[in-house]
Amino acid sequence: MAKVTRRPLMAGNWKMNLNHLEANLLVQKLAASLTEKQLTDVETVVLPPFTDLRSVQTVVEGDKLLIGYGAQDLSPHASGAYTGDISGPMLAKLGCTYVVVGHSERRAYHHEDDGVVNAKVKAALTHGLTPILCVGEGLDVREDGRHVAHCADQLVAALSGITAEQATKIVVAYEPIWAIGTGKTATPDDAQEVCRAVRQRLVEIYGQDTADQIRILYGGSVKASNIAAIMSQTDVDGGLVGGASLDAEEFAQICRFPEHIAR
Ligand SMILES: O=C(CO)COP(=O)(O)O
Repeated sequence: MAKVTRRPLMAGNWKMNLNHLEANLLVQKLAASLTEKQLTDVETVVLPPFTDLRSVQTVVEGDKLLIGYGAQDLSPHASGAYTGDISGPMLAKLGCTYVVVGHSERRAYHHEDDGVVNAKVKAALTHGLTPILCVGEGLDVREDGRHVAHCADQLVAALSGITAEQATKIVVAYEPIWAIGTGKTATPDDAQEVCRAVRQRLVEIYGQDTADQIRILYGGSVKASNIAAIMSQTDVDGGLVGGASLDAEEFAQICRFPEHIAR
């Protein structure tokens, strides 16, 4: 079957790296490394730490850069006595388009369970942000051959109470935990297997039309050298890039992946 056209999305998750001065430099370098056509063909997004967002907003708006940005987490609450947390309205006010929800590092280090992830997806949508909803299995689950069911269960739990119309505004990211920061990339077939299963589950919940509109990213040791093969898979619509997004030239090369796909 022909690949349904969805605009590819490359999102750089900086994690806890780069201060606001370094952030400005990287965003400017990235924008300078890509042409207007490249930035139109492939949506290019950075996800810096909270403390960088105001600076990134200023440089993106000031220089009219065709680069999107967002945050790595948000509170499920809109405001209140939640020391240290950042709300959806605060991120929306800073011009954020995206927010990562349910990253495996937050599930592991901050004990975020499926209920919290679901509440955060709802909070993002309520405040006009596009959640990048992360699912993914650990090594033990993969070795048991339960990775597809595991990711499908995480997906279903995170989407509880979400309508089809809301679902079209979500991005899903498949990030196998064993491939994150390890240099061990899933093979293109591994990525396709789970991304296809995610799409299939979206079809079951929302129907084909809605599922066809939802972008599914792969994340886990994505580099310029492996992105083209991953992106040639039918159900992979982009990448959620960690380490490699901290280097402007490497990330720009990842965003130029269409030039490396054999025609
Ligand atoms: O967790 C990731 C992106 O969210 C992937 O990180 P790496 O690309 O560094 O493996």
